[in-house]
Amino acid sequence: MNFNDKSLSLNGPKVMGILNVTPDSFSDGGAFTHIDKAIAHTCEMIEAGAEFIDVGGESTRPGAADVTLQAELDRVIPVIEALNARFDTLISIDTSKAEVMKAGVAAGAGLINDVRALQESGALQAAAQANVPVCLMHMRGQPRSMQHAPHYDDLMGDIEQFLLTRADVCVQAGIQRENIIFDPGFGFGKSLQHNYQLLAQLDDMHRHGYPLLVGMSRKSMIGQLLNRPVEERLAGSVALATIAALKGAQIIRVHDVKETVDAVKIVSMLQKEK
Ligand SMILES: Cn1c(SCC(=O)Nc2ccccc2)nc2c(=O)[nH]c(N)nc21
Repeated sequence: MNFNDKSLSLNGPKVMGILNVTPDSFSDGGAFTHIDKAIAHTCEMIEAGAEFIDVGGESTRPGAADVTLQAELDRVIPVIEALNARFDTLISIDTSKAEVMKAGVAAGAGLINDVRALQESGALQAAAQANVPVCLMHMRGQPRSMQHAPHYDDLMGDIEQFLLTRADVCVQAGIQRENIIFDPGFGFGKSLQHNYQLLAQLDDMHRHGYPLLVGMSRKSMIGQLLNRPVEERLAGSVALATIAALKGAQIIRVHDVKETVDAVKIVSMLQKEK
């Protein structure tokens, strides 16, 4: 798998650090610009062992408002340029907009992370032209409405069918099959029970031959179960990352890089001893 000339083997679980550049994530209005903060936070995550940095400018929290193209470009592109100039670590651009994918890859992003699996207008063509790996994620509905009583007749079947169909559409659009990564989309149109059924059966998703990326860090599947606010979900997040690594997920998307890297190293050691 080639990430914009930085090749990386997905042989063991890798940690993807989350870099939120949505305005509310820099709302303290302090002395430093949001770019300085982004660079400092990224430096911290890389030193802690992150092998990917996911840069996103659109909050996809349930009920979040849409962000305009220009607003998203203005937030993420300068950050990607600054990170690309300073670090060798793979940058993923977390976006659903074709223009942001193009500009993000031109600015140095080596992976496209699209929670809408390239369904927005022009996204397939943009990803094909960019010729970098792309993560296709399953979402039921749209962030505004996806958590209103989601229902599945066959949770895993629906998710796998969706991803397999998107993968075929991608290949028809000229995307190389070996550049496709699957992600079941924890928390995107799933109830608490759905999220744990999905985690329980995560191993089954390997049968299609695509690397798996998962993101459960600090999500409501922790908060609803443990009754913890977002800032008290570290133990839950590390537990879920450990389980995902044990189940063979190749990329784990997290906020708390240092703690997750330690947990993943323990899983790697265990799996070596099998
Ligand atoms: C961009 N993005 C997101 S944002 C949602 C989020 O972190 N919510 C959240 C964060 C913190 C607390 C509560 C909720 N989740 C995924 C994922 O699971 N997979 C992939 N590939 N990309 C993703």
